[in-house]
Amino acid sequence: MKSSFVVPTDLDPVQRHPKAAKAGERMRMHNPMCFGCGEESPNGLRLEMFAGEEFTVDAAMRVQTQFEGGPGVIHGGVLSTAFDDVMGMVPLLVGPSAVTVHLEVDYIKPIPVETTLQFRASLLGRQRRKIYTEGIAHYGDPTQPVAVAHGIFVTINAREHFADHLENSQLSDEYKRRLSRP
Ligand SMILES: CCCCCCCC(=O)SCCNC(=O)CCNC(=O)[C@H](O)C(C)(C)COP(=O)(O)OP(=O)(O)OC[C@H]1O[C@@H](n2cnc3c(N)ncnc32)[C@H](O)[C@@H]1OP(=O)(O)O
Repeated sequence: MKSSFVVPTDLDPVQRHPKAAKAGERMRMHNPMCFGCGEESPNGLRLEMFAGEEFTVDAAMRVQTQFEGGPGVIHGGVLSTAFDDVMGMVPLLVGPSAVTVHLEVDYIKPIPVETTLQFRASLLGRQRRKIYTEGIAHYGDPTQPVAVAHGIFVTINAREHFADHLENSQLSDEYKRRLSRP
């Protein structure tokens, strides 16, 4: 497997955030309308995320027939979407929300529809606002990954970052009010 992803060597120390989900606990959705994990997203993936030991996040995804790309196998974009969202939960174990600035995926084996993919995302390190992560997907044997992803997420002040876009969201008015409170 080839990857150009480079994690800096001068990383900052990290600690689990005191309010982060404990190992084994389900993590809260960052947005109910999120295409990846939102419970209210009408056609979303509805991934359920679980905090793991140390700085890891686990999720499973049934590869539905509607996720087909090549005949009988998953669409690469659906897979990268799932990786983005699972890896995007890792920053919440150490601090505030973060958004993707870089995402790359190594597709190793075709992934048949009607299988269940298991994802594990891990923290590789933090440098200032940048959170370096890795994601691994398999469907049965964790030692035989079928895809591996790497991503950089940058921490944000969510209220400020989304302020100009909230009006376009399908979130309920109550939720929007909560997000726009100073
Ligand atoms: C809320 C939780 C959601 C989680 C799950 C879903 C994840 C998503 O899909 S998010 C949606 C897709 N992503 C986005 O829309 C983000 C769009 N980008 C932005 O808004 C801006 O680039 C933003 C706010 C992230 C950063 O901008 P800004 O605050 O000006 O910071 P900036 O100084 O440019 O970058 C911060 C650091 O990141 C680095 N950086 C920025 N972009 C990249 C990149 N593409 N690759 C590598 N490093 C980068 C910068 O070099 C800088 O590093 P350093 O500390 O070494 O100087």
